[in-house]
Amino acid sequence: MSGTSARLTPPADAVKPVRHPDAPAPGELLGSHYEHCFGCGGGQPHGLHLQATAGEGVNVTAEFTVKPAHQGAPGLAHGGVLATAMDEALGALSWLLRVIAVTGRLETDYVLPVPVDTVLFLEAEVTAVHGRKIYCRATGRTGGAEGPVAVRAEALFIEVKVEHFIDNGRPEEIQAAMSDPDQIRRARAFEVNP
Ligand SMILES: CCCCCCCCCC(=O)SCCNC(=O)CCNC(=O)[C@H](O)C(C)(C)COP(=O)(O)OP(=O)(O)OC[C@H]1O[C@@H](n2cnc3c(N)ncnc32)[C@H](O)[C@@H]1OP(=O)(O)O
Repeated sequence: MSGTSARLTPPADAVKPVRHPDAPAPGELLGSHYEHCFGCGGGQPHGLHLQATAGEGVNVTAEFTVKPAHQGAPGLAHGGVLATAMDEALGALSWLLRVIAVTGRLETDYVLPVPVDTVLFLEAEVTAVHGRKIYCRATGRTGGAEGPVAVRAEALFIEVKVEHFIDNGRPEEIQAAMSDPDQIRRARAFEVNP
């Protein structure tokens, strides 16, 4: 049983997404956008450590292994953690559009329970773009990339400027990030898109 809210339905004049000419090549590992990101950073011991790979279109694949720290019910993944995995995979689509975007809306269908130690095979794609609004969807499958769908999500990401983070983030982390040349390089990479 699933349904999509009207706010996740692209308007009639939305356009097809365009893979940026400087997007990472298909098969390229995208890497973490921020060391302390709960979704993809290596600096979060209980984080998801999601590693996404660029697809051939405006899509990515990723794998997420459910760890004991990710439980909700005994031996099963917490639904919020699974939503985080979907959010992170969807967020990684920004690399292919080369824009900075944040989640505005995320709807998740939980189709099957996901036990600890499961490897969730994630696939996310942009379906349409309308101005700053990026419409996208993702699936998480068990048992392999062609396995049964355990989680499904649709989302609307909104393009923002880097000031979104500078103006709203806690000063300690912002200052640390701004003094990290790698972090600046990653942020600049997204500023080329007019
Ligand atoms: C390589 C990088 C990888 C990054 C991976 C990150 C993965 C994780 C991603 C996240 O989890 S990001 C963190 C969670 N999200 C947030 O914290 C965002 C908090 N919300 C905001 O900061 C603002 O609400 C937001 C920037 C999303 C929008 O505010 P704005 O003032 O910039 O835009 P505005 O409100 O004018 O809305 C612009 C358009 O988007 C629409 N919109 C905004 N929020 C919406 C919403 N929630 N649902 C539906 N539509 C929405 C809005 O209706 C409007 O449509 P129209 O242009 O057609 O008028």
